[in-house]
Amino acid sequence: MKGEVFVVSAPSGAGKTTILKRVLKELNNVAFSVSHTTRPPRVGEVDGVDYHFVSKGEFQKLIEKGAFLEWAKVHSDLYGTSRSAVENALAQGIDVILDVDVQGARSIRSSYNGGVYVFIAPPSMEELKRRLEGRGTETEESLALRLENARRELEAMDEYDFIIVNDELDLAVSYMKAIIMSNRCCKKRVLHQIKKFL
Ligand SMILES: Nc1nc2c(ncn2[C@@H]2O[C@H](COP(=O)(O)OP(=O)(O)O)[C@@H](O)[C@H]2O)c(=O)[nH]1
Ligand SMILES: Nc1ncnc2c1ncn2[C@@H]1O[C@H](COP(=O)(O)OP(=O)(O)O)[C@@H](O)[C@H]1O
Repeated sequence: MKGEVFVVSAPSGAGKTTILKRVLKELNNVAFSVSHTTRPPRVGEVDGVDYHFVSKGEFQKLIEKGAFLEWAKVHSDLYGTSRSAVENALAQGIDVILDVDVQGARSIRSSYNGGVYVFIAPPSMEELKRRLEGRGTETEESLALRLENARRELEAMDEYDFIIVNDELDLAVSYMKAIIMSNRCCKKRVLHQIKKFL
């Protein structure tokens, strides 16, 4: 059975990375698509694990080679999804999680036939601000830009199949796992397998 693509978006600080790290640890046969970015690494981030950290020049070369399934400017940096990494995982029957912004989700929706689209929302704007400040990764300027962009991202929520409100973390993790697990027995995905022995 071919793997499925799970496209996950959220405003910065909603808890997407925290949820996805837990899901990847707790579920089998699911991989994270490690994006390329021109953003500098944060303390604790590992090259090749959290992102492939590249220069603007290297990113531009990858665009020219057609290496990206999609890419976009988000906040003030460039981010792109590697086409080959996603295709290889899917061909091996592994589900792939794409952590992309709303522009990335739109590009994938328009070019890829399929995919499950999940939006992670914060319980409130006040809590989003608290989480971003608490994470301690942003300057005053980058915090303001992320909060401004958060409003626009929240307006795109309707475009997604599922919305998880990340209030209680354990519950949000369970919902994300349930979405992936239930898709594995989705009729459209397994019917052709059953038909083989009918
Ligand atoms: N379009 C697109 N967006 C991405 C990609 N990788 C990450 N992003 C998005 O870029 C935004 C910024 O991510 P990041 O710098 O890790 O900051 P954070 O959201 O504050 O943790 C988030 O909305 C991510 O979903 C990608 O490959 N393509
Ligand atoms: N349900 C939650 N309740 C309280 N704090 C949370 C919750 N989920 C995540 N956080 C915290 O909020 C901050 C932002 O989470 P993070 O996963 O980095 O967000 P994102 O990847 O969406 O930008 C982190 O400090 C994280 O520990």
